[in-house]
Amino acid sequence: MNILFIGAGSMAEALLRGWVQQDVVLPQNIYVTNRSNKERLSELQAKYGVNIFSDNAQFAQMDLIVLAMKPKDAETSLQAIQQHVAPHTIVVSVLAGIPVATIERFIGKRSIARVMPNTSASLGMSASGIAFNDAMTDEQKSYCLTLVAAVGKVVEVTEEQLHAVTALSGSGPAYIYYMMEAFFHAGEQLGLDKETVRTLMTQTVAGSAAMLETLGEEPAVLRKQVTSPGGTTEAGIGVLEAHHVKAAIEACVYRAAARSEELAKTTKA
Ligand SMILES: NC(=O)C1=CN([C@@H]2O[C@H](COP(=O)(O)OP(=O)(O)OC[C@H]3O[C@@H](n4cnc5c(N)ncnc54)[C@H](OP(=O)(O)O)[C@@H]3O)[C@@H](O)[C@H]2O)C=CC1
Ligand SMILES: O=C(O)[C@@H]1CCC=N1
Repeated sequence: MNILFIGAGSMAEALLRGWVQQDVVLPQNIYVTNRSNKERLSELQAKYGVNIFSDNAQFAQMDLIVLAMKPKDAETSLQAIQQHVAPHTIVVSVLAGIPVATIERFIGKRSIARVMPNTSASLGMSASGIAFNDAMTDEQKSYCLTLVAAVGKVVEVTEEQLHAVTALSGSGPAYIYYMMEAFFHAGEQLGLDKETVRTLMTQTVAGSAAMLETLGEEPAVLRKQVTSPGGTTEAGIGVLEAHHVKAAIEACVYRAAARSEELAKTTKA
């Protein structure tokens, strides 16, 4: 299978790195192209051994195309490729918000999957959602699932549910890093050196995630096990409650989902 990435930014690199490192796709079967930054294409070629896509005639040999440009650039890009994409080519879009209907409007009814991965795909740790259009055969679905499962966990959802997936796990790493920025700063303010804080907090997040996954408990139950009456955790959580942090986090996710819906509306047929 030859796979072409249209868009060669951070998400394209996360996926192709995952596929190459997990031996799911050979680098010689991967092609990359973008709008104008040729240095970036050479960088990916040097790092992973992938090919730089050079000529529209090569579209005929592509079995699968990954749309990996920003949503705002999707229409221009789809317009540019619509005459060239072969009828047999599967299209996998990782674009936030852009509906299957918009993609079909440009390049016709064909097998299309929408995937919402996250950047942890580069370590094989993505949490991804996938939705298929009704042109997808079982064999094509199974191939797409294999690709996405190679870079982490994947759940099949409806296209409508992708807004929620985007707001939760697509954007999710940024929320965790945002909190880590505060933990790192606070740790240093309290007199620990940067590396010590990094060791403590990355393990704390990894350990908490592992507890949730392994024990299958509700987060509130695990939180209570940490919180001794009259102790340090209770004191700290009291500050979060006073600042309505839980409500702020929920509002953050709702706003991200609404933004995904806005992106969908801007390109609707
Ligand atoms: N980053 C993330 O965490 C996630 C991102 N996504 C989705 O992935 C997509 C890409 O995001 P990300 O990798 O962060 O974006 P980047 O900005 O890192 O990369 C965008 C890429 O698209 C290329 N591009 C822009 N216009 C065109 C065009 N007309 N034709 C071909 N290529 C074009 C750019 O090329 P050039 O540099 O030459 O302009 C660049 O290589 C987005 O749609 C986003 O919604 C999904 C899940 C997570
Ligand atoms: O911020 C964005 O729009 C993309 C989609 C999910 C993560 N990054």
